Amino acid sequence: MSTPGPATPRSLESDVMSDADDVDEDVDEAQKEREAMLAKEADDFVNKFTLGKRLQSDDKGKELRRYDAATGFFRKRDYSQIPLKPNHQQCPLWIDPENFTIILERFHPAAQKATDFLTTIAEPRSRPTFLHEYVLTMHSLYAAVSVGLRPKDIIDTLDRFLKTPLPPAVRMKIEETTKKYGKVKLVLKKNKYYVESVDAKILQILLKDEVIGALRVHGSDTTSFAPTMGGLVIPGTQNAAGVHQANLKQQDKKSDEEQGATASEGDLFATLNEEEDDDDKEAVHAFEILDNSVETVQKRCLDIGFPILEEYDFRNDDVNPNLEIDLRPNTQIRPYQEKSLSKMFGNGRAKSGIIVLPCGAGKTLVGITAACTIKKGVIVLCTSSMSVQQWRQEFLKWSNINPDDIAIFTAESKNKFSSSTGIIVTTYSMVTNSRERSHDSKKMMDFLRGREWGLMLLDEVHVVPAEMFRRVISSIKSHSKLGLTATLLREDDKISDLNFLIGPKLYEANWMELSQQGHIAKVQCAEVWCPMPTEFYDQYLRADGRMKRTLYAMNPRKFQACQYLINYHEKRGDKIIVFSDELYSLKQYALKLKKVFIYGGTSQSERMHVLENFQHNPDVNTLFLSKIGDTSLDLPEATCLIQISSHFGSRRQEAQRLGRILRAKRRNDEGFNAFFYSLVSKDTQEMYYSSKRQAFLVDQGYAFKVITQLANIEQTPDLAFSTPQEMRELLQRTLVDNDKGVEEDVETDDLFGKVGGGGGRRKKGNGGLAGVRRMAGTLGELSGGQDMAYIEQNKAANKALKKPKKGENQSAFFKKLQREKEKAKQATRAAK
Ligand SMILES: Nc1ncnc2c1ncn2[C@@H]1O[C@H](COP(=O)(O)OP(=O)(O)OP(=O)(O)O)[C@@H](O)[C@H]1O
Repeated sequence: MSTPGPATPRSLESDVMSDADDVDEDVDEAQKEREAMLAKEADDFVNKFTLGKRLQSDDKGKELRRYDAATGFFRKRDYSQIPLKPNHQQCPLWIDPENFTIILERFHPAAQKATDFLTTIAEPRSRPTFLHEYVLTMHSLYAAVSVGLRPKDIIDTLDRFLKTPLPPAVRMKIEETTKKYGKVKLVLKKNKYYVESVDAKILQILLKDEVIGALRVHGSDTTSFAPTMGGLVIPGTQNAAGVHQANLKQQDKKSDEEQGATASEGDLFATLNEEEDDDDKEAVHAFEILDNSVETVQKRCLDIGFPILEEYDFRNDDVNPNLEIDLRPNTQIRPYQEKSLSKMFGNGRAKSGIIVLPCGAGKTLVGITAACTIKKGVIVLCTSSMSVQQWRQEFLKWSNINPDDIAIFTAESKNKFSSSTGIIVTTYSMVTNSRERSHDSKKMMDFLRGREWGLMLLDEVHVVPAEMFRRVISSIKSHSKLGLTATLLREDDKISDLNFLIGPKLYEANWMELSQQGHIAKVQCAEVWCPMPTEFYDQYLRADGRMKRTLYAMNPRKFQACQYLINYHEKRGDKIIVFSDELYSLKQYALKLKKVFIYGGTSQSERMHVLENFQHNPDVNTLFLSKIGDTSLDLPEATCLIQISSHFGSRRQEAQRLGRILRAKRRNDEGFNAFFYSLVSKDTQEMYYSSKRQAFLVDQGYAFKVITQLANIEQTPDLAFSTPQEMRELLQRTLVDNDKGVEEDVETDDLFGKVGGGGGRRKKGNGGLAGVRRMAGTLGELSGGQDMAYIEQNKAANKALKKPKKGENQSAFFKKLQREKEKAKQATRAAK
């Protein structure tokens, strides 16, 4: 009889074999039972640690050997069964074969070369300090092909950089995608849209498709010859688009050899611009589609596996007149601006798409350089009439455009350019406005609709509703579109619509790299944890959702932290913006600390006055702002930002707010840092929202330090709510004031139609319509008592500012705004 063996299926099996001769029925039964028990244990193990499905097998003993104690941590993403290459230590990349995610070891000696390669073939997802995450997408692979890489080059190089053999699924994805992508193009010819391809068979497939076939304009089929492409030099650079990347790679190859890394990609870029030498012209077949069917055709093509591309061969466009425009001779675009543009012009044509650069990194100059490269008619769409003016000024500043060739179309101005072609700068709302138009507006719209534009520049694409883009794109025809934005983030998932409407993301800058190079400010981010006094916390636990938010914003320890930080940074010479989405606390903080503030209800003249003081008055260094500061105000520069209450988990809002301090001029001072603080009430929902909000910035490489104790806070002069009695009073007042609901802020701006309270730079979803103000009576304003004292102080802080006499001491910016405002008033009076 054998003694029971160790609890593994393998030893159990050998025990059974060795005693085979003595087997009787009882023993057999016992063994079966034991086997069944072990099988169950195995099942449990698999289910517990690996989600089961993928790992179950009839031969459980065999399967189990593939899992170990760490399996559970990796769950579905356990690829430990993929063998490592013998030289894996010299390779910096890992790959997930199921979702095509690539992980780069940033600390690896070959990391820089791998980064250059990855930015060419993949999209960045997350770039913290040590590990970067990229993903292979259809668009990113096509972008790689369009700068001259062959699928084989991509596969071979990726294979060489990987620590494991290239998984077959990845190889297939690259081959399949690059085979189909870019084969079908959408082109605009003589104001008509054509679907074109060099492969007649593909066109046949499309024509047989029930959706696309029905949208074809009959009798419109054409065959022509594709013009050859030559090296294109982007103004402000010395290199032909794409070639710069090739040079980069050649340099890398050198350093590669020096470092002795095995992954040499010498042959990788040898094929760049190879097509230029090819004199054989290919026949291009095309059929026309209905104007209003562009989006449907694009969507359908994607569904049936032939993603459609928009490319403009502007250098061979003899139909549209050329625009006299070039960058001024002393203008030099920065390396990242050049990189982004080489993605757009990689193959000598203009690809439509979106360029993502952080605030203050110079998106305007990127747009202007694109216009100077294409040199055809340009239409620029902005979110407000203020930015229309700014865009025109920037065009005049950076390029040699004749001022008569750049006109603006706003409510106040409806000029056209004098030559046969030119630039029109306007707002989204001007071209999408469906209300009754004035005679001049109608004429202007006919003018815009009646021509083909070489380039459409779309500013701030992340805030404009997809529906608005649809209307713009269906009414104005342009050969290429370039969207500009700081963050391609939308909490509503509408961002994928932009792929159809504008084009794929062409380039996304690395924020950390830009700040290390001094193009944007270095920012220290911190989350300050503020414990809640017991009474506050008790109330918090009992309160409903809305009141909870008010309570964690009004937490007296948060108040003290805010006071402490303001003191500290004012002494340091910073300009501080304090953001609060919670209107009640915004007012209470500002009033108690005697600081100026702006919210939706602040009149336009008061806003201007406060902003001007914040910018120029050395005694006004702190400004409290409601969420209208995110979208509806063109804020002066600040160097410190404090958030006391923020809107749930919005990553975009967080990124946008950080953007406010990235422009800080002092960034070039030795060791200068800008500061971004989020004050969070401990053990409340706010902590969850806060970490959610930080996700985007963390992906950009920002590290949030957690501060649990502010040194010597108790020594702050006149520290607010420093006694338990004062804290209790604050709680009582907060409860009474908000007993009947809380006041919500009003947001106003240009995008959704009528401007309500104030001139806006940008606009956001709800609440903006016709300046409707949602208000659930504020008891604080009615009840008097202690609260009235604050109201008095409040008025004092904003009103204490010395009002300049008309025209006195005003910056050009405010003078311009003032002029605009007066013009608007006159226009309204005239209309009446
Ligand atoms: N290549 C360059 N050379 C010199 N200055 C530059 C260059 N590119 C941008 N700048 C300057 O950087 C500043 C920021 O540029 P810009 O206003 O275009 O940034 P932005 O990305 O549009 O910011 P925001 O998103 O906040 O509007 C401007 O003062 C601009 O003149």
